[in-house]
Order: sequence, then structure tokens, then C-alpha cells
Amino acid sequence: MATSSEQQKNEQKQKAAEAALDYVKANLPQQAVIGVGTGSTVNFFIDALASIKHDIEAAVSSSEASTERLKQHGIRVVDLNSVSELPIYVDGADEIDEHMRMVKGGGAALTREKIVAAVADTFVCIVDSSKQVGRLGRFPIPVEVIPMARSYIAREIVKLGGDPVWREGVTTDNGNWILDVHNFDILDPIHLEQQLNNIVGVVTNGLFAQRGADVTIVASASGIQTLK
Ligand SMILES: O=C[C@H](O)[C@H](O)[C@H](O)COP(=O)(O)O
Repeated sequence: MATSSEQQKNEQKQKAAEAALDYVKANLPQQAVIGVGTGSTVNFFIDALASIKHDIEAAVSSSEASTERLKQHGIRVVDLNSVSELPIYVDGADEIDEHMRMVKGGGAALTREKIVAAVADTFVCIVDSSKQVGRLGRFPIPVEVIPMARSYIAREIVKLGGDPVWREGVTTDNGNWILDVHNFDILDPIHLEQQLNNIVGVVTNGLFAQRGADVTIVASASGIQTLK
């Protein structure tokens, strides 16, 4: 059974998702393709999106799980390669700071999320207020790695000051593995994002600092706040 704080978070996630739907109704051109992220907050958004499914052309999805949920609602899902424009991408985050830089990948979908985010004109991040942080890094930074490079990459990450832990038993939608990196002291998230990307065998890391969010919708006990 959900505890009252989990219940409160779920209510806030739902409110953020509903506010994102209002944003989409006001800003997505008719019959456009929308980008859809992954996670428990986005699941609320997908359920809300079903109410306007006839007004959108299709969705591009960042994971097999989201694709399945979208299809269950009768929302058409298309391949990103068939899309030249993506006006809006809606996704959650594990942490977000005041500059709208994020940590993502708690659900192992970081690589496809980063690709869809790169294509999108506007990244709308939806979170409950527990995700807002002063400094990124309390949530371990997920790093997607090519399986044969896992130990090498872990050693390189230790040299950068992090403590990598293999998320054993988890294989990403791309057939790769995840290292969750604890204890990074993140003063410059863009620099660390680049350093992690430079390690051979790293596919993506969960720092979304170079390309952060453009709009953040935060739901808290006191209501909805939209930051731009
Ligand atoms: O890989 C998963 C994604 O980055 C999610 O957007 C992130 O983990 C937030 O998920 P949730 O809304 O379930 O907290």
C-alpha cells in the first residue's frame, strides 16, 4: 500500500501531468507529432494525452514501456527517423536544478530520452517538488555502457571521483547496462557530462546539462508553478 508521502507525490505527479496537457493544448500545432518521455510522472501524462489523441498526428516515444502505454490508449507511435520536426517533448526527471539542468535515467531510458530531447524544440519537464535540488548529484548519475566495457568504465569513473555501482539485472532497451554513480561532487554539470561522454564505451550519461529543459512544470502542495 502507498504511504501518505508516496500518495502525495503521486497526486503532485498527476497535477504536473495535467498542467503539461494544458501546455500542450495551448502550444502544440494541430496534427503535430509530440515527443513523450518515460517514467511514473510521464505515465500520468500519457493517460491525460489520450483525451486529445485526435488532435495530434502521432507520438515519438523514448522507451518500449511508453510505446506500449501510448498504443494501449490508441495513440499512434512513429519512429523518430520519420520525423523532421518535434515541437514539444514532455518528460520527467530524477532531479532538476534552478537552471533546468537535470539528472535522468532512474528508469534506464536515458539514451533514447537524450536523443528525443535533442530533436525537440521545447523540452517540457514535469516534476513533483521533491525533484527540485540546489545542486545535482544526490541522485546517483546513471551511465549507460556497452556491456563489455563495464569494468573499464567503472575504473575511469573512479578516477573522476565517482563511486559506480552496476545496476545488476537491468538491460536497457538498447541492450546495454547501467552504472549508477554515487558521490560525485558536481560543481560544473556540463563539464562532467562531457567527461563521462569521453570515456570509451559510454553510450550516454544521465546528466542533461548541455541540453536542459526549456519549461519546467512543478507540482507542490501549494499548487502548480511553470518556470521558463
Ligand atoms: O529513465 C527514466 C527517466 O529519466 C525518468 O524520466 C526519470 O527517471 C523520472 O521518473 P519518474 O517520473 O518515475 O520519477
